[in-house]
Amino acid sequence: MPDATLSPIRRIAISTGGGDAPGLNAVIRAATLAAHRRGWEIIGIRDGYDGLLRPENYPQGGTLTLTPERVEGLASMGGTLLGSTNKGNPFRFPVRDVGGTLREVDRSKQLLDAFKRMRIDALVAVGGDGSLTIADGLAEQGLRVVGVPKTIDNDLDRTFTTFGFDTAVSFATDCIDRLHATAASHHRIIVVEVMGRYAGWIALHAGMAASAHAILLPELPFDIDAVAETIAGREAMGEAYSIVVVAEGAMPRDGHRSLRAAAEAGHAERLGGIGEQVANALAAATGKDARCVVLGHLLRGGSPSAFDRTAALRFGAAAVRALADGHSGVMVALAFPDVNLVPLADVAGRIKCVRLDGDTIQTARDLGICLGD
Ligand SMILES: Nc1ncnc2c1ncn2[C@@H]1O[C@H](COP(=O)(O)OP(=O)(O)O)[C@@H](O)[C@H]1O
Ligand SMILES: O=P(O)(O)OC[C@H]1O[C@](O)(COP(=O)(O)O)[C@@H](O)[C@@H]1O
Ligand SMILES: [Mg+2]
Repeated sequence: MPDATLSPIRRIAISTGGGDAPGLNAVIRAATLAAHRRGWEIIGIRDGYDGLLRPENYPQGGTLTLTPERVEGLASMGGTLLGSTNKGNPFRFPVRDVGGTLREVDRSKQLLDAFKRMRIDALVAVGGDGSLTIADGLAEQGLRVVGVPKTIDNDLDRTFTTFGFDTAVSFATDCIDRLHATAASHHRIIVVEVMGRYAGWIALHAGMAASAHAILLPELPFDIDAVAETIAGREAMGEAYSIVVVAEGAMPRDGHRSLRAAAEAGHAERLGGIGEQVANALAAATGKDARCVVLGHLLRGGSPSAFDRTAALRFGAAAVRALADGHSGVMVALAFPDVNLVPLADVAGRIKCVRLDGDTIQTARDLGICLGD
């Protein structure tokens, strides 16, 4: 419920946190223009909240005044004008003690003090599950906050989708389309590893759109023999090549996620390497030549698709409207055909995984795609 007793807003801040996603700049543009229309000032915080929590790193200032001129032409640009971080959760801020060990301290109070000092009346927090959990915590401590969902992984709950996902899937689809020709020419297996830490939406959608022969998801631990059988079956039909799409968080039935770096104070575990493992295992099982292509951070780059731009612009403007209407502790969400508001508490700490009984999975099966089970 909006709070009618709140003091009027004069100045708001916007921050972008977590991994960057195409569309972040469009959110910044729309929020800036919508704030200016209401006569509000808007400042951007650099690198999540680092601009306020690590001022020593910003001799030029940890914030940026946003004006209509400053956000001109921003909607089509990838990345984020403000910078981002996935290493500085203010509730679990990494600090190195004298012995050199990293530990986590709660610096949320310092952040709220900085907001007060800068006369910031409200915050638009743009980010994924981690950033929105932080935003929920700040709202609980009394800050007026509206969250904006971003993720290329599409793993946020309570919104039909987020911006970033469509651009990532379109790019992955284009790459896999291209790999068919070279795989067919050399009668090879090509394994394509895509991002998708705990949710396999990118692998599933791009794999289906680009007619992959097998798709391996974090949600469905795989049996490598089932994939090898699919490849052998294709071979028997005269199809001497196969394309396998693997989400970075996929794991064998009897194994575990492939870690590049374990989690430590201040940041989450880093995944990667499963594509190479799958390629090696399939080469051994089938006797065929296999190659692995890792799309990785390429999926985050580039200009946002028209869908992502529109979603991001709608989210940025809706976040400012929500603040103007007295809302706080909510996230803007896509509920076709509208943008609506959902409690941040319903989103915080939750992940939207691929539903194994959902129609997209069933469609993949009906198309004859092997899901590794
Ligand atoms: N605004 C921020 N400032 C500092 N650190 C942040 C911020 N937002 C997120 N983080 C850190 O990054 C992690 C990942 O954030 P998240 O928003 O889930 O992005 P992603 O899903 O792209 O990794 C969080 O768990 C948190 O530790
Ligand atoms: O930039 P980093 O730290 O390597 O992050 C990589 C991670 O980002 C992700 O793409 C998540 O990003 P999103 O929050 O935008 O979905 C994961 O799939 C991947 O593990
Ligand atoms: Mg996340």
